[in-house]
Amino acid sequence: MLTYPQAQQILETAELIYSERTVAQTVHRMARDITQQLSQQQPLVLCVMGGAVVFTGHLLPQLHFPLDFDYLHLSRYNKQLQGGEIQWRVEPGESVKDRVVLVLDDILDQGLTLAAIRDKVLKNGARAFYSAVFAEKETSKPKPLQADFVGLIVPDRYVFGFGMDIHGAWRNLPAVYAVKD
Ligand SMILES: O=P(O)(O)OC[C@H]1O[C@H](OP(=O)(O)OP(=O)(O)O)[C@H](O)[C@@H]1O
Ligand code: HPA
Repeated sequence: MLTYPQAQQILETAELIYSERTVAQTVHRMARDITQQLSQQQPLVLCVMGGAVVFTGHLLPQLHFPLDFDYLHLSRYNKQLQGGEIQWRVEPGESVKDRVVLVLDDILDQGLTLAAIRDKVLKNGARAFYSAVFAEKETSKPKPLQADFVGLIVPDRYVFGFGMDIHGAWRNLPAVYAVKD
């Protein structure tokens, strides 16, 4: 865990890349697009814990149609800045069978996490798989999948805020920051 001064120093030296206002506008636009595409499908919406919790909390009250809600839990970064093996804590269960599933995540970086989720959801019998990511990182390497709904494009730097952590800290920030190069 970061100490209080370490967490403060990270924020003080970081660069604000998207303001709270832009974040709110982005979630609003995504809610509109998701509504257009899925409002007749009664989707099962799955929040990917823990990064997607803030995005989910802002998005769900803007989806004015019938849906069901549940969560998944897995981790690939484990509070580090580089990803490793995927560790599942809560896998998608039988509830996805025959459902249109919409997975919500905070960030699509290399795409390994979302690809692993898609594979499990489809293997467990979902009728259709959709994904919405609040942020997508511009990576040089091609990703194994594209999200159906994308919020903000972020540079190929470590970013945090609005659910995204840095060494476990600062998920609670209302805006998006990038670590200085
Ligand atoms: O596209 P990828 O390179 O696979 O990375 C994206 C994933 O990494 C983060 O999760 P993390 O493993 O940090 O767990 P967290 O949700 O608890 O932060 C983030 O929430 C995404 O789920
Ligand atoms: O840049 C990032 N920030 C926070 N969490 C992440 N998970 C993958 N990439 C990132």
